[in-house]
Amino acid sequence: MPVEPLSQQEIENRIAELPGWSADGDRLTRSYRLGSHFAATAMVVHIAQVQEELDHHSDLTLGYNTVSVSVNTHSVGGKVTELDFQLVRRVADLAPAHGAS
Ligand SMILES: C[C@H](O)[C@H](O)[C@H]1CNC2=NC(N)=NC(=O)C2=N1
Repeated sequence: MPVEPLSQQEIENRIAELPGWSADGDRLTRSYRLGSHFAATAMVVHIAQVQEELDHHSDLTLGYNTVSVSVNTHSVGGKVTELDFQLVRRVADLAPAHGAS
């Protein structure tokens, strides 16, 4: 079944259940702070593994002790879909193990 863009209302309802995440235009975004640059690098690799598993990929920015995640669905012209929320949920679940906040 092809994935459909979510309505603005659906996006707002669902993002409200994900502390720290924002619906920024047609993207779901969050920046994390970590205890070291190496810890941030490890989190990027972990997210990359999940993205391969899901076959859904965010834009990841590795900074100094920071990781920024920004995602939408390319195949529907860069809108937010259920696939983006699935990835965001997985990132939110793995973040505590990396000491990310
Ligand atoms: C062929 C492959 O399944 C597609 O190109 C996937 C890969 N990862 C993707 N990631 C994102 N964010 N959007 C997509 O539409 C997408 N499509």
